[in-house]
Amino acid sequence: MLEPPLPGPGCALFLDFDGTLADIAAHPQAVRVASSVTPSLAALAAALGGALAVVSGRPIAEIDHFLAPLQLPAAGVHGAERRRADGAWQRLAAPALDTVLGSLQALCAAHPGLLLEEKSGAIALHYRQAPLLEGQCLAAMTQALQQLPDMALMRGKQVIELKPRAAGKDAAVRAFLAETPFQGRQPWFFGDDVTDEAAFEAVQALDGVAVKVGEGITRARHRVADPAAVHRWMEEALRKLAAAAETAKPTR
Ligand SMILES: O=P(O)(O)OC[C@H]1O[C@H](O[C@H]2O[C@H](CO)[C@@H](O)[C@H](O)[C@H]2O)[C@H](O)[C@@H](O)[C@@H]1O
Repeated sequence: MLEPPLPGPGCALFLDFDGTLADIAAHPQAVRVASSVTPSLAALAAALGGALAVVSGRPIAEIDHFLAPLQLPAAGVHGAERRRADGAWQRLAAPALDTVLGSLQALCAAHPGLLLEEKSGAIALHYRQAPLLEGQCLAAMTQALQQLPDMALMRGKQVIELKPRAAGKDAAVRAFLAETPFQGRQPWFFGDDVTDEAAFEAVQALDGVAVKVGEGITRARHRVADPAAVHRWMEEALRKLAAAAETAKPTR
């Protein structure tokens, strides 16, 4: 699989968060973002005319927390919520999850290694600290799904999630691409997880560039090793975009 090329000024850049911008950590709140990342993102966004968005399974509020003080266009909860480049928000109606929360909370109370993450309209059951309970978690979430017909089950990195069926990172990318300043640009998507595969397919169908971060089977045609390699690519992309801007300046 190929190393990704560097982008031109006509690129629209979409970046996943966990496992792409930040290394996977033991706990969702234990994530650390390298100090160079936020300034690089801000500079890249400026060089691309604002056409840079974070597309994550996390709520946008958490992305803002980790990248503070930067607030980028973003899609959160796998696309169930979206903050456009003009600052306007779009949210899918949040399904009521009360009917299933009790049994999932009881499962986590019985097994302290499990972690239930309640998002607006979605739930993630983490078993990173109790990998032997994967089967039990899958059974519990499959049972919960039967009571939530508008939800879909999604596997991630040592997590099983229930998210609105209508939400997807592919749909979020297409929605950004219909708007200024993303419209008319070539889409690029970097992601590390199976939850990013639909977005990989979406950008490649539009003659864009999909980059898988890390190991694993993927439909993406490009790959980098880890978030540190993504950070290095961002720095090189910035240098190339700055040189292109310099060349494009009118001579006196
Ligand atoms: O779409 P992403 O930005 O990649 O978010 C996917 C999920 O990431 C988080 O969970 C994962 O990362 C945690 C921190 O590294 C890790 O502890 C966990 O095992 C991973 O599954 C987040 O907690 C989820 O809400 C996101 O959906």
